[in-house]
Amino acid sequence: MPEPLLDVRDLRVSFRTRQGSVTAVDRLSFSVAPGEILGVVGESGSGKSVSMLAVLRLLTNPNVTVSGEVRFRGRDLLALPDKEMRAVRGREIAMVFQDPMTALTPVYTVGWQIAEQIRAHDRVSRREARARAVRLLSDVGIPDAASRVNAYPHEFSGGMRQRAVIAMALSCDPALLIADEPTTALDVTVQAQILDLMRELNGRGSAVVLITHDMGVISQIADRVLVMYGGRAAEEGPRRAVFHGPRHPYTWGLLDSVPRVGGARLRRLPTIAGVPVSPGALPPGCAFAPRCRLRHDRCAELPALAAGNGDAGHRDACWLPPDDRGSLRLTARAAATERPGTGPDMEKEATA
Ligand SMILES: Nc1ncnc2c1ncn2[C@@H]1O[C@H](COP(=O)(O)OP(=O)(O)OP(=O)(O)O)[C@@H](O)[C@H]1O
Repeated sequence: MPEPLLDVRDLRVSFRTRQGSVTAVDRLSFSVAPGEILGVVGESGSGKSVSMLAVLRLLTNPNVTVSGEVRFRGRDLLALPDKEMRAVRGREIAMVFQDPMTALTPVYTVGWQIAEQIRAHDRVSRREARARAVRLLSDVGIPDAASRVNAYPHEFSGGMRQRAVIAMALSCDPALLIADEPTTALDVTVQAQILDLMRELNGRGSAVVLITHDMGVISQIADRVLVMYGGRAAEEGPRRAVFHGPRHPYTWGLLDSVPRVGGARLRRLPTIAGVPVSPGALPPGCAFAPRCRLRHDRCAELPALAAGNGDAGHRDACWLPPDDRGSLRLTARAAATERPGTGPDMEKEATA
């Protein structure tokens, strides 16, 4: 196994709120190998963004507490002086967010902003930086880059702005790119083009952490998958293993609710019953238990993320017997298709 590029151990993020302390990320451990694409998936509120913002030390809210260890190229980022951390961000780790305007300033031209980014980590003349900005804009597919370099962000479409942000990320040749829902705000064709750019960046050697709620995106691009629920890892493993032999009932639900192309007719898709858990109201054991059709007594205890059947690279946090998961999945799917929109809690409420 190569030394991981990023190794996160026991990450915990809590917010002090008026209602008390809320743990948004709990005991989260994962790693990213050099050149790998890790897809992080989970419903809204599962802690995907907060965990990556914590890794980047971008949670500046005074009410937030972050603990654990974040090793990047051997250094613990959580213990790094601010100045060194700023150098890591932008030089070694680049970021792309859902809204490109979080990275672009409306009052400067796109080209100027890319050139400044280049000059922040490379001692080159303004002329050289500008020439590189034009090349980068052209690399990310901006037509007529030599003149578009003088445009302001508002003169770009949403897709073009996201390309410009990716051009900025490319400018520093980052070892790691963290992309948080980079395609969510874009239409489908542009989404595919942005994913291609991510692949291209990855082809140049950058590892990528791609946050999404879309299993379809993960299936196209990720080498490994981290499934998050209630601020914790529910399952983690190579893409093929997770897609072909998913182990956690939450992952089953995510996969079963993805529409498939083909098939003789459209069948009704099962959905995950119930609503996502809120971090302020986590049950004591497995956070998914209230929505799980296969919940049993043991689920009142918190399951650890573990390799159930000896494959150390594929782990899940569930008490169900590892060898029975295939048949249990069929049982859960049949129940969800027969009575979509019902879950254990709702059934109980209905009969109460
Ligand atoms: N400043 C804050 N104060 C209190 N709770 C917060 C704060 N910021 C985030 N949270 C909580 O942390 C939880 C995780 O949020 P996060 O944005 O990481 O989820 P996510 O999985 O990225 O969802 P989405 O796909 O909607 O972005 C949420 O329930 C959110 O309410």
